[in-house]
Amino acid sequence: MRDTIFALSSGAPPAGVAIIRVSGPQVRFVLETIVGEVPQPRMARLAKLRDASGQVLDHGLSLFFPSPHSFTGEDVAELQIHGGRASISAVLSRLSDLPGLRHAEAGEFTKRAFENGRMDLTAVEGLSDLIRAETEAQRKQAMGQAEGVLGSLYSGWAHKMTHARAMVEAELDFSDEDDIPGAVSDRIWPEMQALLDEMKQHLSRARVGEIVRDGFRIALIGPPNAGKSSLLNALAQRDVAIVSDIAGTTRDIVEVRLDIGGHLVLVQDTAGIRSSEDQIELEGIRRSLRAAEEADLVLELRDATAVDTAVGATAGVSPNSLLLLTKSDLRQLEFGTTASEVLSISAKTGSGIDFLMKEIKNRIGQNHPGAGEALPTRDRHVQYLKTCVAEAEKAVIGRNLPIEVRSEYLRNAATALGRITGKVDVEDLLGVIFSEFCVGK
Ligand SMILES: Nc1nc2c(ncn2[C@@H]2O[C@H](COP(=O)(O)OP(=O)(O)OP(=O)(O)O)[C@@H](O)[C@H]2O)c(=O)[nH]1
Ligand SMILES: [K+]
Ligand SMILES: [Mg+2]
Repeated sequence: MRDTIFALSSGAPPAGVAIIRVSGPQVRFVLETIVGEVPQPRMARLAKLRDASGQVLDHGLSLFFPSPHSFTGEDVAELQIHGGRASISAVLSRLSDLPGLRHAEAGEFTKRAFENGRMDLTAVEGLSDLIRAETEAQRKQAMGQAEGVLGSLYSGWAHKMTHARAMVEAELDFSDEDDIPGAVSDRIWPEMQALLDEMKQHLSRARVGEIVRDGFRIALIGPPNAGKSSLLNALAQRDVAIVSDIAGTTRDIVEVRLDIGGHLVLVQDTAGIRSSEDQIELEGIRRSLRAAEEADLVLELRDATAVDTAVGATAGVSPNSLLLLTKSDLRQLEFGTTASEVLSISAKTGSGIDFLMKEIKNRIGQNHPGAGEALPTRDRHVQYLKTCVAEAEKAVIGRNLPIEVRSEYLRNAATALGRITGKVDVEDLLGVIFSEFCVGK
């Protein structure tokens, strides 16, 4: 018989209420033994929890969710008790003394839900993201994924491809009979072409889903003393990084997580870029350049008091970057007509910071999912989607290939999708995904 598992599912004690969850074949026995009865399914019931000698451990509520209509798909009990450390540990140790019961591992409840077909892998990942969500955009995306929008999109696609294979293979079997030849193919392949286009479009938007989940990255880059750390502090509205008039103050990357308009934004302050002999500073500069490469938006800062003209300062600015002329309180430069993406700011007076924020919001907005748009959120999804698209493409364009071969390509494409949802063998992945969870989920 399978172990019955239990854990504290609510947050760290002390708290007003603690919820202990129990799942597995011994749940009815647990309720009878500790609470004295199995409550009506899904109805909260006042309960006295007792130890082995019949002494009352705590008063609370007990709930019973019979299999299969529970989070894990097994019999589940929830004990709502007082959220003090001693109350919780008394009840947990009472549970661990019962035969067949053991403490759950991290993510084990969710793992059982997956194994019992209650949720697919994308939903599991969505739930993990939801527990960690910090911003509105993250919450919405994670919620959709936890509810299965991504999983059903991928299952739907896999189903279409399997259906197409069945159709063309059936046509092959009956091709000797004098049906209208090619009728099925004439319909199926254009359908597969349309599906391929849809999948490509979806894949092209992957970065957007990842940005919502992992945050929009902004790197502050520029020569020493350009005012990068001062700007970071102004954006964060607190004293995060050390500011001084000594060139080379910042050596390592200083990162702050901001909620800008409901989006997670990671702003990275970096070491000033200049030629240096100092090994530590050189490593700092290498890190700055890497941060710039990986950023969704690079803010290139130039000290307005140290450049000749605004236009001269734009040299080497890339499309995903904005040029900021700093210390505008000391010197206001005239912008040349060619310098389109130049903003003038002062961290000291705050002038231009609002405008910069607006521009940042614009850039994030260009990387925002459409209403109801379900997007891949992890590298794992993207890798399998690429395989899927490549295989589906071979099937669609391979007009002169034997039907069996084209059908095999479609099968590979559907298999790649099955790996995302967990419908196809993903044993090696499971450990990684479930270990992201806290105990009790
Ligand atoms: N007047 C004025 N001074 C500023 C402004 N922003 C920064 N400074 C000054 O410029 C100097 C350098 O600022 P930092 O923010 O340390 O510059 P940084 O780019 O982080 O420098 P490194 O970390 O050394 O690369 C400090 O003395 C700041 O007080 C500004 O908007 N106006
Ligand atoms: K400095
Ligand atoms: Mg600095």
